[in-house]
Amino acid sequence: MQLMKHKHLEMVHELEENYQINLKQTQEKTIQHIRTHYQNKLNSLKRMLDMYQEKVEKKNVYWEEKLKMMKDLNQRHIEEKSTLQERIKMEAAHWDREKNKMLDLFSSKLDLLHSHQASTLQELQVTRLELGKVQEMLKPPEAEEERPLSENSNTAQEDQAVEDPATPEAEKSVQAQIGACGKLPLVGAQARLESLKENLYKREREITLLLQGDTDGSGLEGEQNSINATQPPCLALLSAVIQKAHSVYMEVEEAKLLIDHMAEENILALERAKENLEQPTTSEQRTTEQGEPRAKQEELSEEQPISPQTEAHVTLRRVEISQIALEYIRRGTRPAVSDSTWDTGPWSGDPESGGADGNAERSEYCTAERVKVVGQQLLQLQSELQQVREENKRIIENYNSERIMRKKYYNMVEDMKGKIRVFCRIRPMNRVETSNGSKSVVDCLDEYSVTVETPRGLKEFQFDKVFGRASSQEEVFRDTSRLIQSAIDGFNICIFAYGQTGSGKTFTMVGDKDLKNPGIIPRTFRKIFDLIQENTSKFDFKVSAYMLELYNDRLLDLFVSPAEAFNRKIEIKKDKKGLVFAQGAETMGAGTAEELFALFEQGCANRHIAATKMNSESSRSHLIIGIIIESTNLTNGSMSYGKLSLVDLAGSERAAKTGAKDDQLKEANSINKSLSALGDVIFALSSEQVYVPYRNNKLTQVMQDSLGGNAKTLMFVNISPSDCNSEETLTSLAYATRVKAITNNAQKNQESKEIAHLKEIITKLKSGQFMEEDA
Ligand SMILES: Nc1ncnc2c1ncn2[C@@H]1O[C@H](COP(=O)(O)OP(=O)(O)OP(=O)(O)O)[C@@H](O)[C@H]1O
Repeated sequence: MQLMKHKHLEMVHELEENYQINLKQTQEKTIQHIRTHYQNKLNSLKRMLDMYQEKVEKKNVYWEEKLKMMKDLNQRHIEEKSTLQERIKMEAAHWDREKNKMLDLFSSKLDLLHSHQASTLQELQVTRLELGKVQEMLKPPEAEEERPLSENSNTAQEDQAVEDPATPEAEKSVQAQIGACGKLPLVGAQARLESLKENLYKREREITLLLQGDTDGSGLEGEQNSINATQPPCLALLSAVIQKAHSVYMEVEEAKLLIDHMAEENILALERAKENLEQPTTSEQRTTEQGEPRAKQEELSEEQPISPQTEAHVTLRRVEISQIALEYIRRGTRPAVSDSTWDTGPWSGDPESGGADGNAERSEYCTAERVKVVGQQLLQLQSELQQVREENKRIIENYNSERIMRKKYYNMVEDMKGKIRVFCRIRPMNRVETSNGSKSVVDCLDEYSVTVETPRGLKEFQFDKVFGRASSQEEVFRDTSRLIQSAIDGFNICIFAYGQTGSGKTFTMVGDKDLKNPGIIPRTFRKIFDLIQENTSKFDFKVSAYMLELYNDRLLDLFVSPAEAFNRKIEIKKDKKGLVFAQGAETMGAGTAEELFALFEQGCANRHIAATKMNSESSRSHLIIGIIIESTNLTNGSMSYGKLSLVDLAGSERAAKTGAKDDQLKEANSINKSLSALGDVIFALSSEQVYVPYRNNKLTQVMQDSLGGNAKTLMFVNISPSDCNSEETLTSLAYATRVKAITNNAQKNQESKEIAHLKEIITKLKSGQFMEEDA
């Protein structure tokens, strides 16, 4: 038994040992197995990690290369932009100089031309009248010849009575001469001609004297004075007119071309006239050769003083005189011809037609012809002057349209540079101003310039657009709505109105009280949702808004009740991109324009408004509306965020003028303090100072991304046209001019789906989190 027990114990012991060994072996095997398993798992994880690492590195290299490429491209663009800017600057300066030069030249030319034209037209009218009378007098020979002498003389008397009722002496002398000379019509006509000539000369002399007086100091004096006092006044008048025509010829390119062309044509006419003159001589010779007695010819020529040859002479003479006059006009000095050239008649030295000893009748005819030629030339000059005047008008019109185009392109370049756009709006005179008898001192020169009359003269300001008092809300919005598309595209936009109290800021931004004329804010709501509607097939949009007022240095949420707003703390913060947001403010979503408008109306009901002396519904706070438009591209998943800030600033005001007291005085002080801080920021930015005092006031903090930041900004400067506000108007315009010099750097707030995903992977890997491999 004992042995058995011992044996069993041994067996148990052995079994225990075997079990221990087996357990140890199994354990080791299990451990080995687990170790191998985990080692494998670890290896596979490591491989995966390496693969990810490699992938990320590859992507990094790719993006780095892409970044480098973009940077190079950007650098190239920056360089190109700066060269372009330099060129544009130089061209703008050049154009500016040219413009000023052209303006000076045009205004002096216009002055000169106007004074020349006025006096010349007067002279021409007088001379034409006189010439008409003389021509009338010279007509009768053929017609009157047929009539009985008595009737002829009666009619002559009647004519004289009608033509020159103001000269009874002249008429009497004509009557006397008619009586003395019997009933010969030629002698009667001669006497009438004499008396008319006297009158004509008398008037011409007056005009010449007038002209000489007119041209005093105009540079023509010397030439005028050199006109021989004994010269017939008609010639003196002609010389003066030609002198004026010369100045037009020299100054107006088109007139020069015209007169040169006329001179060329005149040379051809001269040749033709000379040829014509030769032909009748030959035919006359032929007639003489055929036996026509010379005495008979002279007899005939007495009865018919204007033979074809005489006519040819007259034409030749007329063309010659035109030639001299045109040469005179072109040179500006008398051509090298003797005075007798002007004085000699078509018969001088021409034995065929009477010669130097021709009778008085021919000499009268010669004078009359000369007067006719002068008259024709004067008429021609008159029409040329008219042409020049029209040409000048056209040039001025062209110049004006070119000036407007230049401003437009300049604005476009400034816009491309990122400059803040400034629109100026002039409101109409209000009832109080009209009843006070105030006068308007503000005027809109063109769509880019506004002028203000000041005691020191007219001051001109240039803006990206100027809206006159008749501009409608629709017109104003038309030029603004382009920016709303940018907000949808993911840019930050700010539209704000600045101006004196009562100048029309709220009218521009919000509209009138019953919203019959809605302003920019309600129109913007509609436009946002119209644009969203147009793009729903490509994008998914989310619109939300906040609405604040800055009242007595406190930011209040207008989407909550005034009591709750008073207890809320709203702080202005900036995100990584420098985008401003209001921490603690209620942000409400809106799915339609109507919903957004309802939110706006709810906010407006909580605003601080009061009646002042200057405005029955004056805003006592700055209104800030932020609309955030989030869009997701349905094709590539990229996302963009656009923020549209609409700001209706409270008006700058003088306590004395607005009649502010107690609480209103406190409000006014707070408004003025914030606007003054805004002025400091604008000054620092426009003069490119390193430190910009944004933190000095809540208003400047709110507007930090709109002034010198990442936003496309549009400022409305609202002004009153009345003289009683001219000081404030000038201040506002100077303020706005400074804003125009500020450059923003607007960038799209967009991220592609891929970049967002990669960023997420890198962050997770860095923190040691395990990632499933991409499918
Ligand atoms: N362009 C305009 N056409 C017609 N009426 C206008 C125009 N601009 C302003 N008004 C009228 O002038 C008055 C003052 O305008 P508004 O209240 O817009 O001035 P404001 O600059 O906002 O003043 P405040 O700074 O005191 O709030 C209002 O009755 C408004 O309807």
